[in-house]
Amino acid sequence: MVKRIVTDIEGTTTSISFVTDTLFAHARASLVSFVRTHAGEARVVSALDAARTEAGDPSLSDTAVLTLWLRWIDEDRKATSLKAIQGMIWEEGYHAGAYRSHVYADVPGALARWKARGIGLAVFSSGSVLAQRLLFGHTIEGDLAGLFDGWFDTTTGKKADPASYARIAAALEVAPHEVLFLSDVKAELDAARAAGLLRVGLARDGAPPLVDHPTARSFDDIVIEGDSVLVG
Ligand SMILES: CSCCC(=O)C(=O)COP(=O)(O)O
Ligand SMILES: [Mg+2]
Repeated sequence: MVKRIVTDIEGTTTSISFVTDTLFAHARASLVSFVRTHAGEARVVSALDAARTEAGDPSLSDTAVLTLWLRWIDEDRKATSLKAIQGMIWEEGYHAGAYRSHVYADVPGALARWKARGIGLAVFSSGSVLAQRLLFGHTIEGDLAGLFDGWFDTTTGKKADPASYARIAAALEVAPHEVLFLSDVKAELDAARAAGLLRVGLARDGAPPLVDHPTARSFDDIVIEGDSVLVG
């Protein structure tokens, strides 16, 4: 029986182009001025320190960390410290009304239907929990954040590590085989399967089907009947 659905964001609920061309571009353009403006704040100091730890070099200056973060943005590195500072920058963007987040048209209806059936919904994204809440709170389809009961980012673990999915199932208080994970990335689906989760791959915008995993083009293609999950 499917009791929880955990969804990825980029490429699954939301287009890769929105994340790359709008969110990452805003973070890149605003990174230096944001960190200089908010330099004394504990959350910024903490992100800078976390970057030094991730880089394995505690002697890095703030300027060197900024250079590193800019490189990591260009490499699409899913570093927890970068994701933390990006979330803070996007908070300003959303609150200023600079953009609303993209979600595919099938997403709000499917989430609402699953929730109405008593299935708990959660997010697992490389984006920070703050960034996740902002994204679903400011979509082109309205505020969807209230549909979710759980939010997981890379502080839970890496998305390609099966242990992350075991931790998420435990946090959601269900067995791994009662969780359906949705993602556009094979390595994430492989890890979820290794941890015993059900999984469906999403091939959005004409992407090819995921190798080794049932693949849907839209949330509307996902049929949940008791213990089985089919792709229609
Ligand atoms: C939470 S919105 C930004 C998502 C993000 O920063 C990212 O790197 C996308 O990762 P995902 O795990 O959602 O594919
Ligand atoms: Mg993704």
